[in-house]
Amino acid sequence: MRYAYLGPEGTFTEAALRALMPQAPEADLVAYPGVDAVFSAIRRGEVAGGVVPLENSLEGGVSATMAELINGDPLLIAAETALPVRFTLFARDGVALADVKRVATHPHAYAQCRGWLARNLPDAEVFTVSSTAAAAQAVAEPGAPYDAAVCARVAGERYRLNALAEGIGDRSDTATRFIQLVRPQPLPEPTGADRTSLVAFLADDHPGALIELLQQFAVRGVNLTRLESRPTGDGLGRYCFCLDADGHVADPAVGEALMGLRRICKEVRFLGSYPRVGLGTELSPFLPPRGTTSADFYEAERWLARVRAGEPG
Ligand SMILES: O=C(O)C(=O)C[C@]1(C(=O)O)C=C[C@@H](O)C=C1
Repeated sequence: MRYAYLGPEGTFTEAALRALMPQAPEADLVAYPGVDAVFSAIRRGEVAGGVVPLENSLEGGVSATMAELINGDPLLIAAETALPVRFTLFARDGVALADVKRVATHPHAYAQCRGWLARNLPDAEVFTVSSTAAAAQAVAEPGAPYDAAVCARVAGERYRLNALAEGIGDRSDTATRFIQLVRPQPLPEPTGADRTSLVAFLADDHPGALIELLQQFAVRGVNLTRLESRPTGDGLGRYCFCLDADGHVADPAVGEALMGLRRICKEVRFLGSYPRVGLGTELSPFLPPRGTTSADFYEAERWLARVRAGEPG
């Protein structure tokens, strides 16, 4: 089984794929030049699945991934992982920090190192490329158009570059969340610690429309871990809402919340229920509100069936 990732070799996404599938043989990991290319390879059936970055703790959602999830032919999220991301400035042998005038990196990496670059290379121009490893690969080429790359240590080493400065992120604690995508297929079984992702499109614009959407989760005791509004592409002021909720769609509370959304939204795109990975920065745990455990939902369903059958409740 082959798996696609945002390449070339040495990206953070490759590290995420290895973390998600430690048993996968080397030859089965296939690098693609962009997030959209990974999505297409999965849709075309060239690979069994693939890994792309979803969001960064500093820079937020990865637009290319969000756009494909929202608008492209549907794929399912089958797993997630989160990795710390640390950046190093690499150059060819013989290039010193003072020589660096043109820096290449990925836009998300640039966003995480902007302050360091402004302080230490105020006159350098920054060029964004398809990944941090693509930047390292480009710097290593003879006659390269760039003097240095901001990338992972493994990428600099892979392309035999020289480290000029380590830990150049503006924060030392940033993390990126990655998702493993597959073609539509039966969902992973609930594990008891799952996450459900979806995109909701409002039916119309009226006061409280977003509150009504959120209430579907709140009244059923379903905890939301992410809410991101993204433009639908249909013009200014048109948004859809990307939500992550604790729980599996097979859990009654999550299932009922999704049915509620389906009733009030123009469209709900289900993106998957998959084992949840602790991101390490969760807010303090809470007790489920009264009447919102799965047992409470099943008990109420049995009670309603008795009432409907004319039996004493
Ligand atoms: O360029 C890479 O190495 C990637 O894996 C992509 C990516 C991203 O899209 O955010 C992943 C993690 C870092 O935040 C920087 C870049």
